[in-house]
Formats: sequence, C-alpha cells, structure tokens
Amino acid sequence: MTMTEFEASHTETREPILKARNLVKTFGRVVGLDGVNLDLYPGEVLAIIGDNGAGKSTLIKCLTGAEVPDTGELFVSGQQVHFKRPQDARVHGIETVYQNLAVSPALDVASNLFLGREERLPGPLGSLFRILDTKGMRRKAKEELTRLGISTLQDVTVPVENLSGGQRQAVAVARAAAFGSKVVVLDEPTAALGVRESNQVLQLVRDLRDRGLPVILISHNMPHVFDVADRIHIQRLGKCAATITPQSHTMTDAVAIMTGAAKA
Ligand SMILES: Nc1ncnc2c1ncn2[C@@H]1O[C@H](COP(=O)(O)OP(=O)(O)OP(=O)(O)O)[C@@H](O)[C@H]1O
Repeated sequence: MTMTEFEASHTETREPILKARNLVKTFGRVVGLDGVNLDLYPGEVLAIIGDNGAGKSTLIKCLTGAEVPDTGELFVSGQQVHFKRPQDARVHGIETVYQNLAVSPALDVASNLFLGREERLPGPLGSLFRILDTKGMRRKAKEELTRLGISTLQDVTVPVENLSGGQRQAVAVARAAAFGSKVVVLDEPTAALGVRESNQVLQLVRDLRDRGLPVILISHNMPHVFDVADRIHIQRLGKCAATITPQSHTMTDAVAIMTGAAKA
C-alpha cells in the first residue's frame, strides 16, 4: 500500500461529524447544488470557496436547515438527519453565523450569548415573575468565553454597540460555539473587517479548532482561507470541483480550479 492509499483508507475510517451525500437543490430552472458531497471531520477547519453563484451559500444553507435539499442525504455523527429549519440543525449542535451578524447591539455581551436561551431566577421569581438570572448568565458567559479561549471580550457587561467590529464578530462566533455546539459554520466572518480585526477572528477560528470544535468557513479571501483552513472544498457551477489542502495546492491553483481553468 502506498502512503497515499494508506492516507485515503485512514481518512475513510474516521467518522465525519457532518456528512453530506449527493445534495441537489434547484430553484425553478436554476441548479444551486448539483450532487454535492461534503465531509467535516472532528477538529478541522474546512473552507468552502467558489466564484459568485457557485453554490456556497446554498450548500451551507442545506447543511444548517435554512434550505431543504430536493434530494440527498445528511448525517450527523453517522446518524441520518432531515433538517426542515435552522432549529433542527441547532438541536444537533450545528450553529451558523451569517454575514449580517445576528447580534443585538443594545444588549451586553452576556445577554447576546444567551439570546434565545435566557435563564430565569430559580423559584417563583423566575417561574412566576419571569425575572432573568442576569448574574448567573454573566458568570456562565465568562466561563464559556474562557473555555473557548476568547480573550478579546474581557467585560461581558459591555453593550455590543460599544465593541469593535472584530469583537462583535467574536460575540457572534462565541454565541455559535458556546453551550455544547458540535459544528460552527461561519459565512464570510472577515468580510467587513480590517487587517487586525480579521487576524483576531482567524485566531479565534484556530482556537475553536484546537479545542476540538470543527469549523466550516465560507470566504472569498484566499489568504485567509489558506492561512486557517485544513482542507478546502472548491465549489464550481453547483458541484464540488475538488477538495484540496493548503499543502497540496497553491492559491493560484485554487483560483484556477474555481474558475475552471484547471482541474484538481
Ligand atoms: N432563493 C433562490 N432563488 C433562486 N435562485 C437562487 C436562490 N438561491 C440561490 N439561487 C441561485 O443558485 C445558484 C447558487 O447560489 P449561491 O447563493 O449558493 O452561490 P454562492 O456561491 O453563495 O454565491 P455568492 O458568492 O455570490 O454569494 C445561483 O445561480 C443563484 O442565483
């Protein structure tokens, strides 16, 4: 057995956390996804790249319950799942941060982390009067940030509108990564950020990966992709044209595959 064959068989024996087979999604006559396979393994950053209209958004929407594929199969830790809405994916620990951040600027960091899963005080104060356990949530928010290695958010009582763009992105990522998530999907997390802030977010992605949380990252920014990705899924015309690594291919190779000028 050659090394490559060994690596291939070794890869196949690992169980992907998230596995998609033959996903097809059409919009009337437009084919968004044309039989796409994807595997996400524990502790890896998988980037998805491709030209405009190549199917990147449609692919992550199908993986995260925002769209329902026409045909194809999805598996989480080997178990087949059928996501009808984002909540179904969330139940399986798949959290998504979309480009237009779902953070509430007027609320503080802790409240943002607990958005949609607020905790109330124990006893009648909570059950009868619906009073929030602000202190408890702040304590748990700090614990989660420490666990995730997010050091850019020191004070969880600061309103998000007072934070920098990179810190806001960190709040959104923390929210997606906190509380037992299994997979974090990030759609263009550095698109609106400057160099320093982008680097902070890329470091955050690495930290999540190093803590065992796999990340799917959609990005148009090749240097960012090559900086942080373990593997790169290249979408072209609704199909996966190739899955490469920063070691196996250069950025120029990746762009050539993306545009159809070269094959993998
Ligand atoms: N809701 C929709 N209705 C009709 N067509 C759609 C819809 N969503 C996506 N499409 C089409 O499906 C194809 C794939 O689109 P998708 O948004 O997934 O591409 P993308 O790679 O994310 O592009 P971009 O980088 O421009 O965001 C495109 O031809 C697009 O026009």
